[in-house]
Amino acid sequence: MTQNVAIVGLGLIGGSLGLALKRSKQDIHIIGFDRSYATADEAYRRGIIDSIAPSAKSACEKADVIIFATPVNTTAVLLEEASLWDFKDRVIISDTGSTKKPIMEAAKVLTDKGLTFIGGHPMAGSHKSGISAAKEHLFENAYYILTPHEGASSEQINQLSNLLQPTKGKIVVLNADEHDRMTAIVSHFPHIIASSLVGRLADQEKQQPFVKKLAAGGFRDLTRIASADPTMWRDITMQNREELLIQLDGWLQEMESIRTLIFENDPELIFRFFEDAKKFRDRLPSTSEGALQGALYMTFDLHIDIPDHPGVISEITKILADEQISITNIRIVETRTDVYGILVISFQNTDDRKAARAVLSRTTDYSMHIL
Ligand SMILES: NC(=O)C1=CN([C@@H]2O[C@H](COP(=O)(O)OP(=O)(O)OC[C@H]3O[C@@H](n4cnc5c(N)ncnc54)[C@H](O)[C@@H]3O)[C@@H](O)[C@H]2O)C=CC1
Ligand SMILES: O=C(O)C(=O)Cc1ccc(O)cc1
Repeated sequence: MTQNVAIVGLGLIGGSLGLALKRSKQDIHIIGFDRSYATADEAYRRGIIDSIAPSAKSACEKADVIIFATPVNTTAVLLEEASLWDFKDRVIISDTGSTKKPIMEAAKVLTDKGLTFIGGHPMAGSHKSGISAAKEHLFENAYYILTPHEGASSEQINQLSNLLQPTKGKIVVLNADEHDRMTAIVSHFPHIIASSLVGRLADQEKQQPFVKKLAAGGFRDLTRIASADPTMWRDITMQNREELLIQLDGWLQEMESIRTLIFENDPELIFRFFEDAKKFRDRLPSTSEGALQGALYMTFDLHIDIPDHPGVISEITKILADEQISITNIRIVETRTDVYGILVISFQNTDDRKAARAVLSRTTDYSMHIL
């Protein structure tokens, strides 16, 4: 029997979810709604959805499964409005929001009426937003967290998990409190730090106009996420305010002890500060071949040591194109000597990266690394 799935909000996450569900073996009809008609139209033209609904209400009333993929404050408002909608009896309602406690709270208007709400958060994404950035493989190898309302049965949780299988995400069930505490640590607070580092640069650029040009390498890596959508991050910050304040207090204490460390200038203690961080960082689950995506950032990079002569990049891209291996990004990160540089090629998933490594080892002498 055809399962009607409604996706409300067809941006990066709703669009990527639609693309992933399209490869499902189940018989699925995706009804999409976005407040921007141009976005819904693009989703339809790209085959991400099967039909466009005239309103969120109309999409949801026809659906067996509903996924809200709107910014979290909007999702809370829509859930409130949805208390007046006429749902199918056995509907499962979910979302993709980066926060869970306030969403579960907002969903109470529905669960109090006996409807099933299972919060969702695919923990992969990008600093890019909008349907144009949507990718079928976005959630592959990433955690996909579910926070079921206590009234949800294991059968309903399984039904949603089965539907989400084509995302190739790893489904994990957590409670909303745990979810919001952990995402504050690894995602929401780091985001605030990234934006504040950019703010510090912007402030000091007035006195040091050249400094912007020096902001390469580490600074760019550390602050990439500050280019993300401000509406989305405003909503997350407002909704996870309590956990963020706890993180901020801890950080202020940490900064105080770092201040003492620098003031006292003891080489051994300074060394230990960096050494402890390095040891812990190096032990974080890596994105290397086959391993589950442990951190939030989805990159499947292959680092290739290449000689610095014209034509090398086109030689490599040609080899990959001949094998029909798609690349998502290509850059030179560093020139270590004047003879070698490091070319970093990003792929959509581990399989493509594995295939690229295999073909390049057969056809070139360049050494390759996965960090
Ligand atoms: N961007 C990311 O990396 C990740 C985002 N999320 C969460 O997923 C949700 C969606 O995020 P993105 O897709 O990145 O945002 P986005 O900005 O790419 O897409 C949001 C879409 O919702 C639409 N929209 C806004 N208000 C609406 C309304 N009232 N009715 C219907 N459509 C409406 C917008 O037009 C837009 O197309 C957010 O809750 C976010 O916290 C979760 C994981 C990763
Ligand atoms: O840009 C990145 O890599 C991210 O940090 C993506 C991201 C943003 C929000 C989430 O809730 C989950 C993942």
